[in-house]
Amino acid sequence: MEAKMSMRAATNTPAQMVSMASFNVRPKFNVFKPTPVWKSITFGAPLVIQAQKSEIKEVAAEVSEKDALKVKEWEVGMLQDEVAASQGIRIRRRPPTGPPLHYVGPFEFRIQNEGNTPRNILEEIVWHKDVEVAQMKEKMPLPSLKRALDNAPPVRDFLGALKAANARTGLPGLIAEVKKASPSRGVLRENFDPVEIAKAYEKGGAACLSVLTDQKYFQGGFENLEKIRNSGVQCPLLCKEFVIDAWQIYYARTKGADAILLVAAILPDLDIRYMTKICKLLGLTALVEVHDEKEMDRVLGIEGIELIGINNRNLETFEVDISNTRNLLQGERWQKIQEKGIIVVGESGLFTPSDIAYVQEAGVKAVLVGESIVKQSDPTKGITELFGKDISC
Ligand SMILES: O=P(O)(O)OC[C@@H](O)[C@@H](O)c1c[nH]c2ccccc12
Repeated sequence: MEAKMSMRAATNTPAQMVSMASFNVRPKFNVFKPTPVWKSITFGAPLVIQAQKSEIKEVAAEVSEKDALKVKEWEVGMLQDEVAASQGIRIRRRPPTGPPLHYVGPFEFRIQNEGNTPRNILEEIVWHKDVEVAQMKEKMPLPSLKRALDNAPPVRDFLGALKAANARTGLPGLIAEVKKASPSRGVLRENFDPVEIAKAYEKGGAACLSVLTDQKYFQGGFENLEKIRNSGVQCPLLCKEFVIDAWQIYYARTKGADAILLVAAILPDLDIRYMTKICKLLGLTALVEVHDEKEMDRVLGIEGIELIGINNRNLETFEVDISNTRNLLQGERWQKIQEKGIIVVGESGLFTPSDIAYVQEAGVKAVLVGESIVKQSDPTKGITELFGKDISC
C-alpha cells in the first residue's frame, strides 16, 4: 500500500485519499499524458508527508473491496463526494457528470444537466476553486512552495491576539474583514485600498484582520494579503479562502497568513483533521467554520480544534440570522466547547452594539465583521460605532 501511496502528490486531501486508498490495482491513467485541468488528478510526484501515512492506512482499512472497482478517473471525485455526503455535506466537490459548460474546451460539447450545473453559489465557488487550485499547483508545485516558506514572514499569534483583546476590552475580540465585494451583497466599497483599510481597522482597535483572497467571487487576492503583511500592520492575518486542498494552506503561509479558514460545509472530517494538523505544523491558527448543528457536532468530534466560527450566513442561500450563533451554543454543545477550551467567533451580519452584545451573551469571545465596517468612509469610526465605544485603548 505504501508503495502505491507514494505515487501520490502530498497535497491531495484525505477525502481524495479515501478514493485512492481503495485502489488494489494501479490506476490506469497515463501519468505523462497532459490532461485538461478538470481531469488532472495529481499523480506522479513521489511525495508523501510522513504524518499522512498512518492516516492513509487508517482510511484504507475502512474502504471495502467493492470500492476498489471505482478506479475510473472521474469517479475519484465522485467517491470523494460520497464520503462527504455520508457526513451530511451537500456540496459536491466536483460536477458528477463532468465539467460544466463553462469549462469545456473548444472541441467538446456538453449539454447542461443536473450533474454539471452547480446547485448553489457555494457549490459553484468550490467547482471553480478546484480548477483554479489545479492550475496554481501546476505553476508552483509543493516542493517550490515549501522552499518559499523559508522566506515567509514569521507567524503571529492569531488566537492569542483574540484572547488578549477580549481580556483587555471585556468585549469580543474583533476580526475586521478586508472585503471589497461578495456574491450576496455585490461591491461593498468602490475605492478599495486594502492597506488603507487594514491600517484604519488596526487604528480602530481590531485584534486581527481577515483578508478575502478569492478573486472571482469576492474581488480579493493574495496580493492584498501580502501587501497588508508588508505594510507595517501588526494585526495577525486570517486568509479568507475556500480551502479544498492542503496546498492552499502552504500557499497562504508564503503570502504572510497567520490563520486560515476551513469551512466545514465543504470539507469532510478527515480533511479537517488533516488540514488542522498541517496548520499546526506551519504554526497557523485554523478557524473552522460551521453553520448548523450537524456541522458543529462534526467539528466538536475532531481533536485539536481551538477556534470555531459560527457563520450566521447560510452560504448556500445567503440568508443571515444572528440567532444562529445562539442556537448553536446551547446545552451539551456549549458544555463541550467549554470543556475543550474552544474559542467561538460569531461571524456575519453584525451591525450594531446590540448585535455584538447579543452574540457575546450567547458565548462568543470574538466576532468577524465585514460589511458594516468596510462600507464606512472611515472604517476606524465604523468600529467605534459597531461597538458603541472606542475599543482602541
Ligand atoms: O460582511 P459580514 O456580514 O460582516 O460577514 C463577514 C464574514 O463573516 C463573511 O464575509 C464570511 C464568513 N464566512 C465566509 C466564508 C467565505 C467568504 C466570506 C465569509
